[in-house]
Amino acid sequence: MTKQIVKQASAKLLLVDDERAFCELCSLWLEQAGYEVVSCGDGQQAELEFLKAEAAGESFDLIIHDLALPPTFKPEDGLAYLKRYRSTPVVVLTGHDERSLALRAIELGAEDFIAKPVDPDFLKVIVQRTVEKHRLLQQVQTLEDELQKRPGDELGLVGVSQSTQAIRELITRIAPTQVPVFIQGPSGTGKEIIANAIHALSGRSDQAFISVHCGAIPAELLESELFGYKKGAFTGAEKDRKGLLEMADKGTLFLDEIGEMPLAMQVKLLRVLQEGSFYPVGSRELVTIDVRLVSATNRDLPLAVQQGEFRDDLYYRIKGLTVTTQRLDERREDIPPLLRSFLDRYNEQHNTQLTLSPEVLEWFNHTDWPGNVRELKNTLESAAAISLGQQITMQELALIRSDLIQNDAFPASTSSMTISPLEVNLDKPLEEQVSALEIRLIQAAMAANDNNKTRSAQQLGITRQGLINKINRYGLG
Ligand SMILES: Nc1ncnc2c1ncn2[C@@H]1O[C@H](COP(=O)(O)OP(=O)(O)OP(=O)(O)O)[C@@H](O)[C@H]1O
Repeated sequence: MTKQIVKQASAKLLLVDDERAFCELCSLWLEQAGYEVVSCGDGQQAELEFLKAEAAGESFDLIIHDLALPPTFKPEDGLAYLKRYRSTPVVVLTGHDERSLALRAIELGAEDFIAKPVDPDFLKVIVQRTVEKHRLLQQVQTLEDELQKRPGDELGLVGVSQSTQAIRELITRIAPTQVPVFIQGPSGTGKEIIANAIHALSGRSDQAFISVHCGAIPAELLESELFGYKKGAFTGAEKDRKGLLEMADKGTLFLDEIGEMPLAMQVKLLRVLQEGSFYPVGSRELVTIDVRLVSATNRDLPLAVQQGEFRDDLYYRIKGLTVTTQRLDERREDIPPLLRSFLDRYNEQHNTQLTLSPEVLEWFNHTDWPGNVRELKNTLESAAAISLGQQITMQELALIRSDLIQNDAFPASTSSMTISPLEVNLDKPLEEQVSALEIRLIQAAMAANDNNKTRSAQQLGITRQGLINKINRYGLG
């Protein structure tokens, strides 16, 4: 059965060859098959065309690239061009006796090769097959991205660990209800983000979200801050002032660090929560409020209750539904996507295009983070702020982390990178541990192969596309 060449009216090709007559002939053949062809005679011009198209949002579907190009006509120089085209597929043109050159090009990421002199039918088949394959891969990638998108992703809670995914799921379920939510977990693990997300996904999202840092307000001011006051209630009360509780009416009241609330204040808060009303300081007018309560603490509140430092009746009132966040060390697979997300945000805000060197990525993955995500984020942002080049390297980290110099904790070069022994943890689900190991193996392979995906994939025994899918899924790109 003969295979018909399907017209690909919308596919746009970039043809790079210094022989003008050859370009004209190939363009003619390809245009007859329905392709749009832009041709140019050297690598620099080709790169310019490529960037111009990208800037206009009309990127090429395929690049057909000769390797012996002016000014040097050295195939090694032609090979160097290949990596500039990122994810656009490239088919290289080679001479008949240049098999090893063709293989080298494929190792460097080229999709295929065509030997000169070019047969028009062969050219059309290769072009059609590569364009179709690339489009299919793009569709698969889009579908995978869609599948991986979960409700709550847009709420800023980044992470792929089972624990983060479970929290996202829980948030989307409890947000629309009126149940009080109690968030417990170590400092810097995203409790405030979770509180914000619950408000944003609730029916109260167009009303106020009032956040009260119970530990930050001095005990003697907490009452007037929460309940508000009447003019003349105490020295300095020069006019009536609404309290935070009243400001949160119809919206969400977030009591952060509730474990730090003084006992006397706990009694008063409990009364408000039970009755839904209170008197501002010095006032006889009852104020009625309707608030959704979300509270958070990094203390062990049941223990504080046992020790008489926190009222049990208030604890049971605020407890409602409990969300527990984990230390970052217990969910290390969240580190790469968190880094990606913070770096993207940093680049966007500062109009930069910083990347992380493989050693830096490895270091972030293996360092202890007692301050959890907050510490990780601050470290990354500080390193980014002082970096002089396009890449954050161990040099920047050594400037902001004195422990690195003392402990000689970072590898001298990528080649010295090793994978530390696998810790077997029977308390964690298999899937989570397999993901963590996969991430480490991918990072080690990429570091050992100068970030070359083809060679890394070969070393790992998977296809290049399989590797790209995993890199995207884990946010390692
Ligand atoms: N899963 C996450 N995704 C994105 N950013 C996060 C995540 N977890 C924490 N962060 C970031 O880390 C920093 C600390 O987060 P947050 O203030 O929510 O922590 P917390 O648990 O409320 O800390 P504390 O108990 O000290 O108040 C913030 O900048 C926040 O944006």
